Order: sequence, then structure tokens, then C-alpha cells
Amino acid sequence: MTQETAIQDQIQGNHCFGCGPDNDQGLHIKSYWTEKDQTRCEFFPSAHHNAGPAQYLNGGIMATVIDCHTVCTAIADGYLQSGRAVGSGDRIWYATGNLDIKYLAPARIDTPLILEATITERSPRKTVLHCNLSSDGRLCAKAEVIAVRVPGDW
Ligand SMILES: CCCCCCCCCCCCCC(=O)SCCNC(=O)CCNC(=O)[C@H](O)C(C)(C)COP(=O)(O)OP(=O)(O)OC[C@H]1O[C@@H](n2cnc3c(N)ncnc32)[C@H](O)[C@@H]1OP(=O)(O)O
Repeated sequence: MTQETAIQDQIQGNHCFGCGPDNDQGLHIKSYWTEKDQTRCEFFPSAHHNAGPAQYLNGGIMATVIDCHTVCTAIADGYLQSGRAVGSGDRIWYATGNLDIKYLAPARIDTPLILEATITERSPRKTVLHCNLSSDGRLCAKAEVIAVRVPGDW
């Protein structure tokens, strides 16, 4: 189920700080399906994304990339469940209802992050996802996210 076009590049008009192609100052994460119900994102931190110690990544940035990777996965899944191409027709949009992160180890600022999300539950109004964030082969954070479907004009 691999694909060449990122989920974010199939959705028009997204100004989100973490995942919006239309945000000039955003992080511009890119998420791809890898298998059924699973997506992957590789993110290269910039030097100004650091925590207090310059060698480590800020935890809020980690939360943002997890949030955006999982919610974009829920949005793409919403289109697939409706039998539609991602981004086609009336907008399908989800917002973050809950984001529960456990920070397990520091992530280095000079090393790419790997995010792997899995859809664990879905219903018409919400999608539940698990996400692992790794850096340099080490699991640095794991999260449970509840994405709630909101109206297209939210
Ligand atoms: C222009 C085009 C752009 C497109 C780009 C898109 C890409 C953008 C990507 C952005 C990426 C970044 C994303 C961002 O940064 S989104 C920004 C951060 N998030 C928010 O601001 C959300 C603020 N909250 C709300 O708007 C509402 O409270 C929401 C929408 C969340 C729920 O509203 P509402 O209360 O009316 O919902 P419901 O009562 O019908 O419940 C429905 C189901 O959901 C379950 N539930 C509800 N709340 C919670 C909760 N807090 N924890 C756990 N579960 C919750 C509930 O039990 C029920 O489950 P079930 O009983 O069915 O099992």
C-alpha cells in the first residue's frame, strides 16, 4: 500500500503549522501509507527546534509532528472509508480530541525522526491511533491519539 504522493499533498487549503503545505513557516511533515491502517513519516528537525540543551529536540515539536501525522492519517482514512480519493469532493476533516504522549528518551536534533502510526479503532465520529516516534533506532516517544470528525467548515 505504498504511495508516491504524501497524504498532505492530496489535501488542498491546509494552513496547519505542522502539516500544511500552505504554511510558509510550518514544519511541512509528509505522511505515507505503508500497509493497511499504517502510515509512516520521516521528519528532519532544524537547529531551532531544540530543547534547552542544543543537542535535543523540543518536546512540543515532537507532540506537533505526532499530532499532525496521526490526524492526517485519520483524515486520509476517512476518505478511504467513504470510497473516495483523498481530497476529493466535500472536505473530510478531523481535529485532535485527545493526545496522550509518553516521552521515553531524548531525540537528537541532528537525526531524522521516524513516526509510525497505526489505526487501532474507528467509528463514524472518531478514529483512535497509536504512534511510535523513533530516532537513531531508539523509541523516544509513544502516543495514543483520538481524532474526532468535525464538519468540513470547522
Ligand atoms: C481547508 C482544508 C483543510 C484540510 C486540511 C486538514 C488537515 C489538518 C490536519 C490538522 C492536524 C492537527 C490537528 C489539530 O491541531 S486540531 C486543533 C486542536 N484540537 C481542537 O482544537 C479540538 C477542540 N475540540 C473540539 O472541537 C471538540 O471538543 C471535538 C471536535 C474534539 C469533539 O467534539 P464533540 O464533543 O462535539 O464530539 P462528540 O461529542 O460528537 O463525540 C464524538 C466522539 O469523539 C469522542 N470525543 C470527543 N471529544 C473527545 C476528547 N476530547 N477526548 C476523547 N474522546 C473524545 C466522543 O467520546 C465520541 O466518541 P464515541 O462516543 O462516538 O465513541
